[in-house]
Amino acid sequence: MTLVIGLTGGIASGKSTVSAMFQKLEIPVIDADLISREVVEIGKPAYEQIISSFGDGIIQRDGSINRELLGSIIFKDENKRLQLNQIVHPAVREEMLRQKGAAIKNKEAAVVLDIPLLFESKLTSFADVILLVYVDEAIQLKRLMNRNHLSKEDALLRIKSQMPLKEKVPLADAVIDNNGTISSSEKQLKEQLIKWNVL
Ligand SMILES: Nc1ncnc2c1ncn2[C@@H]1O[C@H](COP(=O)(O)OP(=O)(O)OP(=O)(O)O)[C@@H](O)[C@H]1O
Repeated sequence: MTLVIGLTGGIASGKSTVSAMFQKLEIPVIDADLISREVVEIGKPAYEQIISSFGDGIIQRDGSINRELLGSIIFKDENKRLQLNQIVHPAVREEMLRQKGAAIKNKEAAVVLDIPLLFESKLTSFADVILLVYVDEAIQLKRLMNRNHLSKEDALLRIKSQMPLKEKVPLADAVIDNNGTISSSEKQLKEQLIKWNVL
């Protein structure tokens, strides 16, 4: 039986860091962010649909969709955001399920669904268990400011626009406390995977 692990966190909580640990353990990771970029590439079904809805203005010189422009359009317009989600989300879901099916067919011990906004996107039913990467807000703020070279105000705005990590803790099956060192988080991950009979 392949254990399907939903991996989530909040902005700069350390999800990518933990995702890399899974890859090091040779556990396949399905990356929702990566897939959401791939499904809008030239020639993919979502590509044409987005241009029909948003117009030629979002096409760049090389023919690809200007994701930054799209981002700023939907940031200001809730209807447009819903419209884009209606195109992109089903395509992402379909591809994630395809890759998940391939991992199960391959008899992998586990497969990771790396989904930043797992709870918000209501995709929890795709996973057997949910693993949350948690940090306290003060550390989250410090790491986000350092990583993205943001002022305290800008970093706080981004953190506050998401569901607080504290509220995600009771919704998860297991939590990695990433307030400490990377090796402490790696140790916690391995212990959890042993409990789940994956290692
Ligand atoms: N335990 C740790 N100790 C010190 N720095 C860490 C630790 N874990 C992660 N970091 C650093 O904190 C920043 C955020 O981590 P990471 O990019 O893994 O978060 P994320 O949850 O994937 O973020 P996002 O979803 O915003 O991309 C990175 O610069 C990373 O190197």
